[in-house]
Amino acid sequence: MASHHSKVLILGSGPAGCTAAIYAARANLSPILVAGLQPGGQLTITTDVENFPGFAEAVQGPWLMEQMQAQAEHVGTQFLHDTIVSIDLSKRPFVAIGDSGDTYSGDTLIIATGASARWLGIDSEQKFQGFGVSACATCDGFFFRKKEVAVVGGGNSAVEEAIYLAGIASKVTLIHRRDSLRAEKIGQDRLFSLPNVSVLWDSAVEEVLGTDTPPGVTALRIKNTKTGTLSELPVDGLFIAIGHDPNTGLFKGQLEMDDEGYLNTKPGTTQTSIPGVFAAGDVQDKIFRQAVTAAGTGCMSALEAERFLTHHGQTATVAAE
Ligand SMILES: Cc1cc2nc3c(=O)[nH]c(=O)nc-3n(C[C@H](O)[C@H](O)[C@H](O)COP(=O)(O)OP(=O)(O)OC[C@H]3O[C@@H](n4cnc5c(N)ncnc54)[C@H](O)[C@@H]3O)c2cc1C
Repeated sequence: MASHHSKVLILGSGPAGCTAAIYAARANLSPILVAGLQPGGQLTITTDVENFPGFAEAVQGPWLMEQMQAQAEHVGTQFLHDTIVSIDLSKRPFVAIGDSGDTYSGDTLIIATGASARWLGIDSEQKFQGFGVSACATCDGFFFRKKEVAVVGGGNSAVEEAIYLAGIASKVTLIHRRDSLRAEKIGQDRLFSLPNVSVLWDSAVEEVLGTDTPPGVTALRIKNTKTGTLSELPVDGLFIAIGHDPNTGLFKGQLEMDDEGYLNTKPGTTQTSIPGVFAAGDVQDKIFRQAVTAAGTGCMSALEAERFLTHHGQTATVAAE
């Protein structure tokens, strides 16, 4: 089993981790980045990305992430393919153990393990991911201008996604398993006032139907959760809005989190509750959840790690501030 040590240890290879790596490497800190089970992060499961600045034409999510990784490696990041299974943040250097049995230690730690969108878990949903099925209206809504879409969910995020999509799509159908929404009343009122929104109550998506070649999604097979009756709803797109899970299980009991498990950071910084441990990207952001905001906080975390090392040195144990 190998041991790896670096001044800046980065967990996660999405836009936050890659950007942190680019900045740390260019500050001569020779970062090590552990990529995790999803090298490249969430953007590798989408197709067109049209809102990451710098590209006049849409780029493909997996391609964008390959470029970020190549850029980080080019300036001096060591990318390692492993997944962290345990971590000790009680003293510096922080020590993590990988699934491979390798040990990774860091004088500072940047956590960029992201969040995972919850999916319904049906095969056809996976088949059409990026081809009409999405978990992000802000990201993909634009591709459904003047088209008909459905949103699955009953909480605040489902209502927000449906309202957002109603401004773009010609028709939005919100599909919910029960006969009332969990979302706040004010959001519900706004939603129900929109002329191009309707709600399918007591309904669940049983299958996503479509074509192997474009256009992709063409309809949904819907099951009534009370009567079991099946019906078909013609749509061009399906947005799953049943929540996200931040990838923070490793840090439970060690770092402060909110009640949904997102890491707490000091406002305006990426500092967590332990000095020298920083958090960037979706793992600490349940509001914006965008590649560009993840990259932005990734940049902040590397600059803060660099400053921390300047003030606290590389391996001495530091008392909590
Ligand atoms: C379908 C879809 C389409 C999207 N489209 C867009 C878009 O068009 N534009 C846009 O701006 N945003 C889009 N987003 C949102 C965007 O992908 C995220 O906001 C962004 O990827 C968050 O970056 P991140 O670096 O914080 O985390 P993530 O991208 O979630 O990456 C997390 C990383 O952490 C790693 N990891 C997790 N656990 C461990 C562990 N234990 N050990 C080591 N590594 C670990 C994973 O392997 C992964 O590499 C989309 C999201 C989805 C789901």
